[in-house]
Amino acid sequence: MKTHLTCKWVDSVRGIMKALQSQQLPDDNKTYEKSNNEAAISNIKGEVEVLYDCIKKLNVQRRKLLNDLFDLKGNIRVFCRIRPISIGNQKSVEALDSNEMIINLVDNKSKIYSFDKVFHPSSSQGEVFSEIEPIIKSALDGYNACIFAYGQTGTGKTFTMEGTEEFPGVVPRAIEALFKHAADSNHAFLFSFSMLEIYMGYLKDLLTPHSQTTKSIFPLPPCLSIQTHPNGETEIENLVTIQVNDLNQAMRLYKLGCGFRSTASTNSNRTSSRSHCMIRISISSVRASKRRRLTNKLWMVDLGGSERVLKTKALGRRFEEGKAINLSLSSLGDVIHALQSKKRHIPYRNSKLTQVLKDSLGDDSKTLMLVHVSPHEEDLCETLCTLNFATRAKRVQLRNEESTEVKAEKEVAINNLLQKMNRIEYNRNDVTQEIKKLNEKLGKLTIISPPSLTELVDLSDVCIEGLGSNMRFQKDSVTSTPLADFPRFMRPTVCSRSKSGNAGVESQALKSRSSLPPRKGKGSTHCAKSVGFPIEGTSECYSESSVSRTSCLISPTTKFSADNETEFSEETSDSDTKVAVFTKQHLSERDSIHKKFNLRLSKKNHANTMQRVSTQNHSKVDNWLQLHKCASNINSSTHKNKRILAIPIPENKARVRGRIVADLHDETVQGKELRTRNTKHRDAKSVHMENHLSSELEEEVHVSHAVLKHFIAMRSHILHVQPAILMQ
Ligand SMILES: Nc1ncnc2c1ncn2[C@@H]1O[C@H](COP(=O)(O)OP(=O)(O)OP(=O)(O)O)[C@@H](O)[C@H]1O
Repeated sequence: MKTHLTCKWVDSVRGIMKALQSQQLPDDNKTYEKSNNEAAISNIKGEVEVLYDCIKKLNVQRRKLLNDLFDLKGNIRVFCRIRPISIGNQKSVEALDSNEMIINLVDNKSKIYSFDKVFHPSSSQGEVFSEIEPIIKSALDGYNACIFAYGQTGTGKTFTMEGTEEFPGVVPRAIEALFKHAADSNHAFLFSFSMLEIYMGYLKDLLTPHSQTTKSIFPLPPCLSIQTHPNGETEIENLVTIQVNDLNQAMRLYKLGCGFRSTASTNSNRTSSRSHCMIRISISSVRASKRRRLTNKLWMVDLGGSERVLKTKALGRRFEEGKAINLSLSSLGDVIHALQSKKRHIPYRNSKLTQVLKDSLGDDSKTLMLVHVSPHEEDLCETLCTLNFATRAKRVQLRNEESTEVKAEKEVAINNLLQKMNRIEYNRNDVTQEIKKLNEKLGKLTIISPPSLTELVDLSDVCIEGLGSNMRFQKDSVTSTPLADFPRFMRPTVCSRSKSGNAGVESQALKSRSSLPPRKGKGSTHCAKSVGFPIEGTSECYSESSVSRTSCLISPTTKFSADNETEFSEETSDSDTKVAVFTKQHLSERDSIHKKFNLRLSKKNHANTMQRVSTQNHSKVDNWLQLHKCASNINSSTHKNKRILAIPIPENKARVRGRIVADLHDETVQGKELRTRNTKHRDAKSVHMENHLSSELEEEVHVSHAVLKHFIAMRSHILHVQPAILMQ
């Protein structure tokens, strides 16, 4: 708007209007016509205003009814989806009707379970979503909401949440619904998208690149840490949050995130999710006087599959992953059970999963658990375990535990509410259509009397103000946690900040490494840091060193076979130090890429970089995705699970260092590129410079050797070369 509403534009539009007016109306009729139009316009404007008021009232009523409905049905709702069975298999579970399912036990015994909704094996993705949609509307009303997919591995959780191209799941449909309802609403909404996974108790941002594809232009993403804001809201420090303006943008980010998920093949599922995948949509409303909150969250979580180790026969990494998933699922069950039983203590702190969701699981939030079961007879034990979980999550009781009268009364009340809501929705649609028609009329009338310049300027102000407030929202919801806002005792310690990569450059890489002692005896810890430091003796070269340490549930002695590989970043090694040294040229190349995509990389703080990126309001999604594309296109020297070692080469001193680099990186593309580049630039001027700087070169060699020693000492196998060869 700002770009278009220039004085020149306004003048040209006015010119056109004037020309049209003089063509259409004879001079003596002009004044009469004009005053007539003005009266009609103000009439229509008045009508539109009344209709908007009407919509507002209807919205308030709808919101209240929806809330009453949730109160009646319960803020924690449990649905059950039975996955299709392969032909010829015995069924142990069957849907009786839309609320009940029967499970056939041994000796011809059976049990009937009631749920808020039961989806039989042939239920479509659309049918499932239509039951979930009210929760999406609640999220737009300002309530925090969580949708979980729970169940035994291979029962279709990912199918329900993610779906396929042909049968899109809950997440794409929910995003679509959010944008659709937001467009229908008379409020302006802002949506921000984040995606993370919890893998063996470790939080991983799914929108920042995987180290395997990171190559040289992305710094290692900083650790995510869970913080509690003084207002009680949970924040995940360093999590990338990107504003999305339409379905397409959100879907592109979602697909990007899905590509980074940790998956592996197991006995039960060829593409088993080995983590909890969490999608967060933050919703802000610009003028949200009637909303529950100014900014709220909608979480959609594809939980890792519960599994019985005896059945899956998992070993090594798979076993540990299963154990971590089961532990956190059990913590989630405890939390939901405690909430349901109105216990005073809610054990949120027992797992990362419940810590992250702390402010979105509770009385003031809407929770939906989609329990998945397999009808296969051989899965009977797991199905019973799943049903036990559901029973704890909500009083999903055996039939007859709730008296028939109570049930019938509830049903009547629910139906009444649903009918009222439908009526309101119907009226709302009518009013919206009416407004649309009036606006069209208004459009036609105003074309004859063009707005004055001052009116236009006012309009542009409104737009800019809106944009300004958007940005303010963006800042509120996106930028890093302002630590000054926290009472001192709540601020992270220097140590924890340094673990999350925010400590800056005060410490050198080695120091940093030594400041991360192995945490023996602790369950699952993971930390990483990325620091930049000048290389001794040179002023223009910087090294970026990332120190990551995992001491997860895996014992260091555990041996993993090749088929044990989970598609996960290399940070899962027990302890790893990664160093990349950049040339000035290399850095400037990288910087130019960052500049190109609006990324301002600060050596001091990588964490802030991510957030600064996310606060850029314009085409951030494009920038972000483009950067990813770029990252994967750059053919760097990274080996799988290894990081680049590119020795810095100042312009004029390239040759000597280049030789060292070449020796080190014989196989690497970067090495090759450097050599090619150096040969090309070996003109008379550079030869002269070489002679002139021979003494400095010696010094450089010395420095390079120092650097090499440093690397060798840390991890000689980074380059797949024996330390002795490196020393040579
Ligand atoms: N309702 C369904 N209709 C069609 N196919 C389904 C359905 N449910 C599951 N499947 C298929 O079953 C297979 C396993 O499903 P999926 O990967 O979603 O299971 P999961 O519960 O997410 O497993 P895990 O916990 O191991 O990740 C997939 O090939 C999926 O397409």
